[in-house]
Amino acid sequence: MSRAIDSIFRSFHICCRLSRRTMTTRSYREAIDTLNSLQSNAAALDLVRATGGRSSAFAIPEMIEYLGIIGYKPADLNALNVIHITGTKGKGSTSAFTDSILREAHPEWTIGLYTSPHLIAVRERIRVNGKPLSEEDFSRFFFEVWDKIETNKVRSSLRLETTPDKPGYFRFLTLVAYHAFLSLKVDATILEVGVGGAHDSTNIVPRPIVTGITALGIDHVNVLGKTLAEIAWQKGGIFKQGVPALTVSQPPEGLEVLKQQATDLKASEFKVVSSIPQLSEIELAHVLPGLAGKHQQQNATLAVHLAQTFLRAQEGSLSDTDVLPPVIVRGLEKARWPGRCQTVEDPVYTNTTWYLDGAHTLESLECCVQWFASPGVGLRSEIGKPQRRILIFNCTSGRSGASFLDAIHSHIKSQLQIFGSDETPSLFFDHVVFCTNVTYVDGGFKGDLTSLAIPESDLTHLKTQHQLSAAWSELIPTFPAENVHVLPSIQHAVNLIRQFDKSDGDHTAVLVTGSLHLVGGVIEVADLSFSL
Ligand SMILES: Nc1ncnc2c1ncn2[C@@H]1O[C@H](COP(=O)(O)OP(=O)(O)OP(=O)(O)O)[C@@H](O)[C@H]1O
Repeated sequence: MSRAIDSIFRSFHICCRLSRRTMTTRSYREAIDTLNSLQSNAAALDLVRATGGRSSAFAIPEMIEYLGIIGYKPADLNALNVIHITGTKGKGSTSAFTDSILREAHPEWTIGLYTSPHLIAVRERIRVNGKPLSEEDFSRFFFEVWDKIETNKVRSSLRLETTPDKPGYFRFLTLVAYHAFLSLKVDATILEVGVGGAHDSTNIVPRPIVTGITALGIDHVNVLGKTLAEIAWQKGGIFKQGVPALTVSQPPEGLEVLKQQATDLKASEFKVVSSIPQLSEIELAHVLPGLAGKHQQQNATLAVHLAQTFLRAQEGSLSDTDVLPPVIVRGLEKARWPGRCQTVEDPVYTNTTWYLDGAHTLESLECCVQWFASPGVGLRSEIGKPQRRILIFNCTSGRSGASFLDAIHSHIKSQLQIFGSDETPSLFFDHVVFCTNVTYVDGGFKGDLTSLAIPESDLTHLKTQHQLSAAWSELIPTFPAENVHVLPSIQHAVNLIRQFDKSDGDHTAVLVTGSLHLVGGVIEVADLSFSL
């Protein structure tokens, strides 16, 4: 008997030791698997749709409740000194510019940057002084938040019955970011909204230092509304009492609503920024090598104003009429935002140049084509002449692929006209490839992605990809059918490009667009991560 008790005790101690060990050494992989077990972003957005927007009303109270569970009050977040940024397009780039300017202005500061989505690894979303959290730090902060939420199952009635017990993917990461930045006592935080603004998990900071809204456009219509005015209302929901509200030139119906939101929410000022004092458009174009594309001028302009407003509020040392400090120019020059209008020379297959842009709305596809189909980039010209052009495309979240392809084609026509090219627009691309976002030939996924993000019908039947192929053939009936490729994975697509590279000495320009996950997958499979 006593031996039996002894053995039970021994096993009990071993279990305790093991569980203590798992507690302390939980890995990044475990953090990612745990994170991926949460409600996906797509499912969270579906819930908003399914409840006709009713769940949105609970979003902020629920988020505040979770914040309480992990040990913070909303007022604690004021210590993060937040620059809060939303918009339909350019949020990420504007955040990257702002971060870079502040780092130049104050190299001694600790600066947090929270953005989404990621290209390769989730921890890219939470950066400190420009660098993603290390795997170790990420898992530590992750499990500190996780354990508190796991052990506190009490939930208030401020929720729908259909809301899962734990925060979903984006909410959870936002909590981890808050916790990481507060623990690291950052001096400034650039906080990019996930979707919309009013009901977004980032919108619980009572008093940011400044708020900014980038270009408005039509996206996430099922969640944010179908008109620009409705979307603008959601975005303007990040304005706060006593806090400056900045934006860029917008279509009148969007601008009116933003102005009204600034008044209703008692912002201290509402300013539309269109230029940088003392820096002409031409000069600005010269200081933007890090982020290509004309649209980046607008993002850079907003970023400069956000940074100046922030610095003025923090140290009262700058004013709008100050000569543009060289630190700001350096900040703009050094800013990097991979996967957006980014050119990468393949380091091994030297006849291939990759043009990576995760554009996934009509407006951003226009910017993407304006960038790609221009001399010196993907347009045939005296300099840097591609002999072959290939489009790799996929689109997700039910976004209308046919209209995207139509937009690409019509912007190419306009670009060729603008540059007086005699090329035939319908033959601009020599090949088009439609592939899923599955990373590898064997059906596996790159580090932090899961199959959850991909519709079952695409995994089994390549449904979207066949639809895209049909849409392309309908759009350009003369396009050679044998040059339209429907492929099950990104690796299949990369392998195809490599066959071209090896088959003749011709230079190939590959435009990868339509989905940021697709771009991330190409960076992973083609081994371009040096460019991140
Ligand atoms: N000011 C802008 N106007 C129109 N399109 C833009 C603008 N800025 C960026 N884009 C386009 O949007 C793409 C994504 O840029 P960025 O990451 O800065 O925006 P975002 O708002 O964070 O978008 P996402 O929702 O894709 O993360 C770019 O590659 C570019 O094609």
